[in-house]
Amino acid sequence: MTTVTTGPPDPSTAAARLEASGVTVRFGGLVALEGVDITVPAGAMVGLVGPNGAGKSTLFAVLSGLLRPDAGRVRMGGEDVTRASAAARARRGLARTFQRPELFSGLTVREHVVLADRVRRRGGRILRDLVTGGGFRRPSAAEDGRVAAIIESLHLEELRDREVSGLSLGACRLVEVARALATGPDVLLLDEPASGLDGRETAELAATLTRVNAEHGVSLLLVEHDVELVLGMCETVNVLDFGTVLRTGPPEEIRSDPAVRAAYLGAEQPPGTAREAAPDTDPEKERR
Ligand SMILES: Nc1ncnc2c1ncn2[C@@H]1O[C@H](COP(=O)(O)OP(=O)(O)OP(=O)(O)O)[C@@H](O)[C@H]1O
Repeated sequence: MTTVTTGPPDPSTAAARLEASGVTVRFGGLVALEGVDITVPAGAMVGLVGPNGAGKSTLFAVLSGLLRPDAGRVRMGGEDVTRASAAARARRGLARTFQRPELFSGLTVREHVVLADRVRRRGGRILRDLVTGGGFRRPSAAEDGRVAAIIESLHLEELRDREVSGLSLGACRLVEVARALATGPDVLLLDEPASGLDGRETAELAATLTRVNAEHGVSLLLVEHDVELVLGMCETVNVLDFGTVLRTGPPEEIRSDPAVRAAYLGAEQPPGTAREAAPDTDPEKERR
């Protein structure tokens, strides 16, 4: 008799949703990353922290497909995507948010989610609408249902019909998460989602992301300056320092690790301290 197993995949045996192995990136003579390994299993919440200049943004760019590593591999679900573009990775189930939300100021919250849902389900139809004058067609009942469910799961109902240009930074971050979810991702990369938020907004964001992970089964990789947020949310935390992975482990181990403390003390920012996001001096960084 055949045994049928149900339930979520066992992360110890299933291929990781996203995995970097041996990733090295050099900028001229500067080694920004050297032999970095990081794994995001199915359904997991994984954190990536490290002092300023540790290599977090560089690794984010490698994982999202904006930067080719000099050595090493990136895999999604076991498949090599090292040479795949950001768009190709998105089609395979990778979504991301931006440190400075990248939204369309004239569209409402709901319209953002509708558009993302359409891109996922009927990509070509959107182009046809544009050339035939179809414009922003009224959502179908099925679209309405899917979009309403996502808006509800992020508790954005009250803001549903507001244009995003008038929303707070915290709300815009949630709209980005909602839009990302509408594309049906396996993995969501979050680029410093708490930067610029106050304590209350950060706590709300943490609760929302935890719920999104549980309800939608999407794996999260949180790249963040706010170490306390990451230690409070993620089951596995990776600490980068000078371009290498200093430690990978559960929050309680990371919190008490002398090497991690030393790395942060060297930067005068011990773990548990919400680090100020350094001003981004290079707006082109993401487009390298
Ligand atoms: N385009 C670039 N050209 C040259 N060096 C770069 C470039 N981008 C990053 N670097 C260098 O690579 C190293 C890692 O930078 P990266 O921005 O990835 O670190 P980070 O951990 O994200 O830092 P922060 O927390 O300050 O944002 C740093 O020494 C940085 O100066």
